[in-house]
Amino acid sequence: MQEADEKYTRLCGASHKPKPSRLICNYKMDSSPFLRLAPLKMEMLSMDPYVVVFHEAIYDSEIDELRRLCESRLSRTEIAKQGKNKSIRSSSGVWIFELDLNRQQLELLERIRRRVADMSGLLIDFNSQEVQYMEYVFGGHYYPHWDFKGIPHLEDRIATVLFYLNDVARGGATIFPDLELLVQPERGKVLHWHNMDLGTYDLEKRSLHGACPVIMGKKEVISHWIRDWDQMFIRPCIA
Ligand SMILES: O=C(O)CCC(=O)C(=O)O
Ligand SMILES: [Fe+2]
Repeated sequence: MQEADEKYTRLCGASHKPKPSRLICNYKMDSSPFLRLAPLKMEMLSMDPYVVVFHEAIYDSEIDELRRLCESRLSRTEIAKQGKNKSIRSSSGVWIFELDLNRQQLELLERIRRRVADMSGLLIDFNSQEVQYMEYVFGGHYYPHWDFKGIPHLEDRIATVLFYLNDVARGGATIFPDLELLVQPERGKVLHWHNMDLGTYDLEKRSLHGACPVIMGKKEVISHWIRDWDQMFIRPCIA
């Protein structure tokens, strides 16, 4: 973990320039009939492990609605301690499905659920999705961690879909220390990656990731975690 800490500091440092991906940019239109009419702009950042970015994947009106819903209900997200009292995470957040949602808000979340399914090609049950709105202000950060928690019975987070709701003036990038990847937040951009090795259904160690401290402005995101359980009927048999 110490090595990851050093990489975190280096990647988040002002001198780090992300490498051009040299992979592909294309229109994703294969995972649902709807995408044939409205393809998503996809940029591949890493094939193995799978990390991609979608551009302009959430509308301004949807962002405004989500903000209205969550902004006044934020509370400080749990801060775990690491080593010498160093906080792993400093941000505020709210679990969206713990809120009282009206019909219009449920429809918006259903629309987002469908888009997450289209982007990931994975199955998502409306009732089992975990969706958290988070806000980081000056100094807000999240040290490198895995979203996969080692929970038995197929309950784990197979993949993550992170929506960036605003541009951040300085800092706040999401980084993957083992992949030397840095993704800058941008309003409407969505970052998606796999937390599990889809061959062994175990932790994909290189999915370790974190959020650099916000230096200027604030950062608003929505994390959407996809459960292994929901893939039961599409996952290949393990011999
Ligand atoms: O805010 C970010 O860039 C990363 C968030 C994250 O890793 C998480 O919510 O699990
Ligand atoms: Fe995470």
